[in-house]
Amino acid sequence: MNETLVAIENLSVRFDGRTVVDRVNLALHRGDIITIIGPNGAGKTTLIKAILGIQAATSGRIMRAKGLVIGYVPQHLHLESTLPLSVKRFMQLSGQPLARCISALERTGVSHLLEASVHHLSGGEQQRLLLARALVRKPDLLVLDEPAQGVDINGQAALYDLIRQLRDELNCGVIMISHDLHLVMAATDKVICLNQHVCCSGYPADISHDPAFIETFGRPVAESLAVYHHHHNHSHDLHGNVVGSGPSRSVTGHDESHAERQEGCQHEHH
Ligand SMILES: Nc1ncnc2c1ncn2[C@@H]1O[C@H](COP(=O)(O)OP(=O)(O)OP(=O)(O)O)[C@@H](O)[C@H]1O
Repeated sequence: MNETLVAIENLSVRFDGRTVVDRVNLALHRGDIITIIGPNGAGKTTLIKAILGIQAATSGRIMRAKGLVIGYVPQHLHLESTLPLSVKRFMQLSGQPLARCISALERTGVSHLLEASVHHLSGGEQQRLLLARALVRKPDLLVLDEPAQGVDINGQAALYDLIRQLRDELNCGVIMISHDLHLVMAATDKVICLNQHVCCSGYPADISHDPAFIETFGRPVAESLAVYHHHHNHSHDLHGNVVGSGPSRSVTGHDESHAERQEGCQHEHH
């Protein structure tokens, strides 16, 4: 099995007594591409901030490989709009040599914008710039919060393709959040459906027929995705609360060495 980059055990995060991440277990290995999906407010960003170490856990543990270099693409680029800032300067703020910055920009297809102002980039250009900045330190782990937002439909597929290529070139792990379910299903190794707790997880073709997935995203979405089903032991109301339970879910019969199965959902919910 590939090196474990991040291991999470029973991680919970609460804000003002409200649990937004509920006893999540997860292991991420070098070479993995894991995508977190789930409705708005499900705790996805909070979970990846905890992985990054910028959000404290209320309980549970996160272990990171020694010397782990993480490249992060945030959901939004927050910049002071009155501050003039070129793409070149923005990249150099990483502290890396210019040649390395340029090669990262070349790799994400935006080196022609070196002298452009970051304030005038299109949505897609901005995402590629953020990806270049995340790459410049040659990360062991890429953490991407909705990398394809603001990117047109053709560009989205190209961006996910690029992420896969980068995973191969850098031999890194990738964990990302996405709402682009069709692309996720096509471009991801493993999907985690989060709704505070892990509702279901597994290979894309597996989870789209999981009742918990259908509960979360609706049958039309699920039916337009891949083929498979396994059992799940509860359903959710509109707020994500558990409203019913049945027999324990069975996990899929795939190679456990490649996908760590989350038994989740066999615990209490909030
Ligand atoms: N620092 C904070 N203090 C208090 N509440 C917070 C904080 N950060 C996030 N939350 C709350 O935690 C919940 C989960 O937020 P989070 O951003 O993790 O959700 P998400 O799944 O990424 O949502 P989206 O898909 O809308 O981006 C939300 O209700 C949010 O308001």
